[in-house]
Amino acid sequence: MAGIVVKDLYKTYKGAEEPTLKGLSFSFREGSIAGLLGPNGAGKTTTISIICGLVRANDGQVLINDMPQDAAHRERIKKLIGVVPQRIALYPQLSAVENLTYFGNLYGFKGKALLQRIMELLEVFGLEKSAHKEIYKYSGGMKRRANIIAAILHNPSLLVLDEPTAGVDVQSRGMILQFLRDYNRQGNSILYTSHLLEEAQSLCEEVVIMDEGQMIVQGNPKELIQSQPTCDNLEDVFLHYTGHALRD
Ligand SMILES: Nc1ncnc2c1ncn2[C@@H]1O[C@H](COP(=O)(O)OP(=O)(O)OP(=O)(O)O)[C@@H](O)[C@H]1O
Repeated sequence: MAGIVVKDLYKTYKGAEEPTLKGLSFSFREGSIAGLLGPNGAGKTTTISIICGLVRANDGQVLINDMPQDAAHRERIKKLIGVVPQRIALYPQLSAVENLTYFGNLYGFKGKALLQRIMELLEVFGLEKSAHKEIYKYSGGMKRRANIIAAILHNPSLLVLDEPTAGVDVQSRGMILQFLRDYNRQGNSILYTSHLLEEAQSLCEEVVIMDEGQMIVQGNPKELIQSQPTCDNLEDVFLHYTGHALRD
């Protein structure tokens, strides 16, 4: 199946007593906006880190557009994925243009064409006036928008984002969500994690709710809500499946 297929993933971090992933399986079809949801510690970041090839699973398999993550497919998969990590991965002392030039070079882009792409994307994200300002002078929302640009310079057909809207102001959040919708409309797939269930309900065509390293339920948000007579929204569905116990 084109898209992302996660099969029976197991992961125990070195020194950890408990496994983080315990036979996790799910799939997202190509071209969708998909949400990976779950309480704190459910294993969302671990899962997307494995999907992006940043963390190695102990067992199980991930297929990206039918390709396994082996040496023969590594380069092709790297070109088609863009990763936006939770933490800002930019050099604070460098300007946005300097940072983005550095990341563009890593993908083999250079010169005028790269600068043009950088300036276009800075404009899309409302950062053109701060193009030459050092990142440490940016607000939290500006840093997050610049962080997304770093992940899409190579125009990936699968964009994976770890909580891209956490802790940003309403304006930045609106812009990021609009960008994700537009990027998806251009034919690209999006996988994102979030704790904001109202946001996920309105953005995602498919969601996976996971807990304690396993998939609990997967489906279209509307259909999941309709399938539970006591649920009015995705938050109700989330609580129905994951319970009210605190995760400390
Ligand atoms: N590098 C690591 N070394 C050891 N344990 C880790 C590491 N990364 C994550 N864990 C553990 O794995 C579990 C799942 O963490 P993970 O960050 O994947 O969950 P999450 O669903 O993304 O949580 P959150 O919503 O809080 O971001 C946690 O118990 C965490 O402490």
